[in-house]
Amino acid sequence: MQYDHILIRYGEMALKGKNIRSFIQALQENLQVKLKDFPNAKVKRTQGRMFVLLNGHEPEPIIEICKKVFGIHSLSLALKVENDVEQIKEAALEALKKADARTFKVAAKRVDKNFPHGSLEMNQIVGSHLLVNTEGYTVDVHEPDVEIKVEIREEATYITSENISGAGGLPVGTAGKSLLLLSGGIDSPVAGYLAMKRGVQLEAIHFHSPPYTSERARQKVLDLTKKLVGYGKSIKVHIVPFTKLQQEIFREMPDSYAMTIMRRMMFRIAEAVCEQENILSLTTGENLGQVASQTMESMHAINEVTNYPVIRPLIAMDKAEVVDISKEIDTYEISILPYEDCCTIFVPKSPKTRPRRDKINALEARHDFGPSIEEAIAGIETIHITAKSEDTEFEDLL
Ligand SMILES: Nc1ncnc2c1ncn2[C@@H]1O[C@H](COP(=O)(O)OP(=O)(O)OP(=O)(O)O)[C@@H](O)[C@H]1O
Repeated sequence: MQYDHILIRYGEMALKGKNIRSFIQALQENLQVKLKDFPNAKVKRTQGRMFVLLNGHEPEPIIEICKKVFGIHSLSLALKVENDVEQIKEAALEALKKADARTFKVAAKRVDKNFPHGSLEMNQIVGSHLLVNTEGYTVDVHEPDVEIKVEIREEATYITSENISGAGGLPVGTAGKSLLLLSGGIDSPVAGYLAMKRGVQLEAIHFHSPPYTSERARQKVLDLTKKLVGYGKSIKVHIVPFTKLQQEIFREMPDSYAMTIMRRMMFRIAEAVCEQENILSLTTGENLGQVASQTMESMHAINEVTNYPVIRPLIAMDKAEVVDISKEIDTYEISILPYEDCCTIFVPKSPKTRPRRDKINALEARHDFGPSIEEAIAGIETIHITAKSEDTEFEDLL
């Protein structure tokens, strides 16, 4: 008897009241799309459960994919049998033999009230069958090596042993769209990942300043996006040619305010992209107090130029926590590659840590940045990153 199903549990979603149907539908669709390289694998739903039918595929690579799909709380390989006591006993024995365990516990759950034996009775029936037909195993109801779960549902009975943790969160796409301001650094990819975890579908925008920033810096951002795509759907990346506007800011504005004004320009351009793409919010990797440009005053000054909600998932995190997540999602090694970013090459000597809105508005009124903003927007290049987009071999580039 081979494991032929993966049982999917979707914890938090059960709490979502009226939205539950659309959330489940989104999870099913996201999962099916992720499994497109496994043509026989089918995602099916029954009342309260979702399954991947393996139909002959090896389970391991499919489990690895399921572990990255938001909205899944946990998953298990399952044996499916009819609601028949003999079949259930045999399948449970098979599951126990496949597990690496010495002690076990049976946890039966009767959902189908037409089934003649209750949950407690089934624990005893199956438990004694396992003890009689094996050697060296004992029952431990408190801390067993393995818990053999027997779920008796209306359509069939599912037997599982190992419980594998899922990525949690909510299915991508159920919380609308946001435009991620994606630099090549450590923080913004983590911010994007956390937004996706709350069900947000992302597009990304990157400000690029050739020739001061290289082709490699740009490719780095595309490679970071590809890592994020692993957790959701394909992502459109909008690359903004930022050189001219940036030079103009540093030429026309006092050095100490240039950084804040540059950030305001980024928000203005990002908002224009949101309007074009029908996106309702921005997401950034900003974090209170990490660097001079991220004080409360600075955020107040930058935020003035947009009415769009700005999602800042990292706002209260320590750097170490952000680094841990970036390692977990495999963006860290790409982020630390030493390619220059547009913000790091035009670093003012003494940026204002407490910029004031009135002062900035007066400064910006002195020069018409309009034409350069329009030119930057007109020059945007949009690249579609999918799971199949090519990675860069960094060894070759270094
Ligand atoms: N070149 C860029 N293109 C797009 N967004 C950017 C760019 N530079 C900065 N940002 C956005 O502004 C945020 C703050 O940038 P800053 O350089 O101050 O912080 P950071 O903590 O170093 O962030 P990161 O690690 O993401 O670069 C970034 O997290 C990102 O969302």
